Amino acid sequence: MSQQTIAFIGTGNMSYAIIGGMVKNGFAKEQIIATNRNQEKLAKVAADFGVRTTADNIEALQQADIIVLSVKPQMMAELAQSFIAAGVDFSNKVFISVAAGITVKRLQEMLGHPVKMVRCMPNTPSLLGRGVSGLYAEGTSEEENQFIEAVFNSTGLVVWVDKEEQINDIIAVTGSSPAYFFLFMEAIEQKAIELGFNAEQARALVQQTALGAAEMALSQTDISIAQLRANVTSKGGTTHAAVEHLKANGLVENVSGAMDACIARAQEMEQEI
Ligand SMILES: NC(=O)C1=CN([C@@H]2O[C@H](COP(=O)(O)OP(=O)(O)OC[C@H]3O[C@@H](n4cnc5c(N)ncnc54)[C@H](OP(=O)(O)O)[C@@H]3O)[C@@H](O)[C@H]2O)C=CC1
Ligand SMILES: O=C(O)[C@@H]1CCC=N1
Repeated sequence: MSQQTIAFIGTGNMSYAIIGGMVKNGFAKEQIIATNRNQEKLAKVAADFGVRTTADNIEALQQADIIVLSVKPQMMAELAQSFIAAGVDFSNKVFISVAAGITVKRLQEMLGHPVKMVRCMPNTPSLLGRGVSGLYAEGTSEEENQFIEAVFNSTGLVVWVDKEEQINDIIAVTGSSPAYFFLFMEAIEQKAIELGFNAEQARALVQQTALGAAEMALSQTDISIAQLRANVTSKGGTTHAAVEHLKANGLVENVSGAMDACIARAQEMEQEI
């Protein structure tokens, strides 16, 4: 299983991050094929990671044992149709879909076969080996699951879920959530600029603080995140004033509502696509 070839069909933001994580963590470049209809994106992934690239999805489909479907959800049906039209026997290959909002059943319908299918919900910090991937499998063997787990372990933390609908929860908790943190960072950066720091300073200040806070949480798992926050918050002090303002203006409820909206959108997409 370790010599398997893995093809990424539609190498955009997400596949670029996974391939980067794999290569930096010891997967052989020769084992990885990246496709895209955009030559510039292919040139970048080849230059950055040295993996095999092609604009021909069918060539990649033929050569690979494991096919990662990584186009936007709305483009998946057309892609699957092109696989069927090419007349390649892919019934024994293992497919991994990273697409949000398309069920295994629907993917199998699109491909016209009950193929072995893994749903994976990764996130972009995979590029740095700091990703989280939720995995759900149907029809795969233990050996295949172990290989797929090793692929995503090379990009960060892996969690298997027993029920497919939990993939939507993973989207809300880890797939989409880097964007929530970035939004928070953007807001602090913007305010720092308004306070008179230049753009370079504002960026440096916010990224260093976010990194420091994340590293404190990572390195002190015996201390709850709430306690880490309390440790910054002097009684009657400045942080207390800021945190109380955030709470009074519904930050906690807002985050919860945002995550519900994320899950609801994934469920809606399951009906649309
Ligand atoms: N970005 C994220 O944080 C996450 C994304 N995902 C999932 O990953 C998938 C990809 O998302 P993302 O990487 O952000 O999207 P991107 O648009 O960045 O990547 C998809 C790439 O595939 C190309 N493409 C589209 N159709 C074809 C085709 N038929 N053949 C070859 N290449 C094609 C696109 O080209 P073009 O640029 O010309 O459109 C694009 O470059 C989605 O299904 C999304 O749900 C999952 C978890 C996190
Ligand atoms: O926004 C999206 O739909 C994708 C899935 C998770 C992150 N990006």
